[in-house]
Amino acid sequence: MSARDDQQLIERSAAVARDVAQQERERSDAAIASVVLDRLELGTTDTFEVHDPATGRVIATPADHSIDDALVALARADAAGRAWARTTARQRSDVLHRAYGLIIEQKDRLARVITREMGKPLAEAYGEVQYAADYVRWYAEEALRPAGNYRENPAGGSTILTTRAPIGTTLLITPWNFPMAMATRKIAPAIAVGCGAVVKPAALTPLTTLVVAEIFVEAGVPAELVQVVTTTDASGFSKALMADARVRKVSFTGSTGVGSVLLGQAAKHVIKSSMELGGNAPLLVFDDADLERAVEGAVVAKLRNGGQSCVAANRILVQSGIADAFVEGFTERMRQAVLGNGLAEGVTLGPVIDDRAVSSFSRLVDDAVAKGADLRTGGAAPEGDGHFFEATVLDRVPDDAEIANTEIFGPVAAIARFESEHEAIERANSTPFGLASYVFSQDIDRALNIADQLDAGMVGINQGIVSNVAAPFGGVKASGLGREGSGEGLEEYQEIRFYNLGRRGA
Ligand SMILES: NC(=O)c1ccc[n+]([C@@H]2O[C@H](COP(=O)([O-])OP(=O)(O)OC[C@H]3O[C@@H](n4cnc5c(N)ncnc54)[C@H](O)[C@@H]3O)[C@@H](O)[C@H]2O)c1
Ligand SMILES: O=CCCC(=O)O
Repeated sequence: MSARDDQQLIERSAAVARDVAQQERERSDAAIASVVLDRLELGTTDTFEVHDPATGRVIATPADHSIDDALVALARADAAGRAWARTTARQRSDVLHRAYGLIIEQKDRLARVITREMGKPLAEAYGEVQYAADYVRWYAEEALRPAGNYRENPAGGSTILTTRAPIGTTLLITPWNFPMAMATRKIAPAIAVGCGAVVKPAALTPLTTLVVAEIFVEAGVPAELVQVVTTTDASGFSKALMADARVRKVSFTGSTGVGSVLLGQAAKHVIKSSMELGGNAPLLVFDDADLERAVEGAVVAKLRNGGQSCVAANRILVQSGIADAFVEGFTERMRQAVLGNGLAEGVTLGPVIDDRAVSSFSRLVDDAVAKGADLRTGGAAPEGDGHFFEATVLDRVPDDAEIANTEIFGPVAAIARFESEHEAIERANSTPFGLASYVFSQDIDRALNIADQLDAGMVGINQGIVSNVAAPFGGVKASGLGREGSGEGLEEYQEIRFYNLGRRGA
């Protein structure tokens, strides 16, 4: 081929790429335009801005509901919930099955709304849609499982029957990082057992929840059962609703600081509380780990969702015998991350949520390097629109670096080295948090023995993902209370009741 042919080829592929990007922008604009921005329809005129983190531009202005609006929403959900509690398990299950089908039908729309408001690459947004839909399908199935139990009084004379009743009206507060999965992980079990819900999404990412609520109604959920309140007054909202005795359950996912405030508010009316809070996950790589598996697992545990995940590997602790090889392989893989707008083809690392996050990564990296850490790759925030930070690897991070004691919540990996199992466990547990941990070793006895000693609700063994609909997601210590997903996640929305049947002659 001549140089001229080469040039034509380059120009043609650039034109194709521009066309694809243009089509993608149009498709995602249409998805955003399809969102109903005020599902309460109370005539609220105040609005707030939602931004695309990849461009910084405003993409929608949903209703900024007042406390009075939220109280109307609560009254509606409470009344609708009482009627819904009398439906049969089969009816509730069927509705959830229909919702699952509709979510899958509308996955293109949902994925684009997620990418535009939260930033994750489109392929990951599709992954979240499926993950979120799986909770809906799981609870459609779980709704039908026997809820009761039977036992004999050991002293004779009576039989005890237990049942599980819907707990009543629920308050569901979600974060911005998984705007769809965190919503369905709460809404689906509430619907499955027969509860009404007031849902408050994060003001950074309210749009996905509005679409999810629309789909539930389309599937046959009564319009007033799930009320989505979009508001910038998160603290006024929780203060008012948590003080209302109609709320019988709060399920919160977010930071430990806000979770503690809500627990304090829950005390007044003794509201049952599920708290899915912050993490500081250690990822332990032992000398006998399969190197390739450990590197791949660590990359997933670090870069899934751009590191903006409560279960992200926060401290990567590597035994000295494998450390150099691990750091080499891991750094190489982190360098392969393609940073850019999540809508663009080939991008594997999207923007982070806002400028505050970018500043916090820069500060953490500078502090670690000043204290002696070795910056292996990344470390910078590219100039331009949007909020981006490079995939970054810091090796030999000292224990007194701020990054070693902070939930990073971004694409920055902090590696430190250890010598013995005892040291690894001590360091892994030296945090107030206890959400996820990861262990890499080919000796399964060793991996399990170490996992037993970790202060964590979830341990990934030889893999970098712990989340699964069948798993009871949740943490210990400052990482929270209660579990989501799985059968345990359903019970969080139920109250146990028993009937003690007196039996003559028994
Ligand atoms: N354990 C989990 O399952 C899990 C999952 C995702 C995120 N998280 C944690 O969430 C944090 C990041 O999310 P975030 O920044 O959205 O957290 P956040 O606590 O700031 O916000 C979470 C939600 O709480 C609301 N909120 C904020 N202040 C409030 C107040 N005073 N009263 C009531 N509600 C209030 C927000 O509007 C949002 O809806 C991280 O710490 C992360 O680890 C935990
Ligand atoms: O950010 C925390 C939740 C992510 C997950 O469910 O895997």
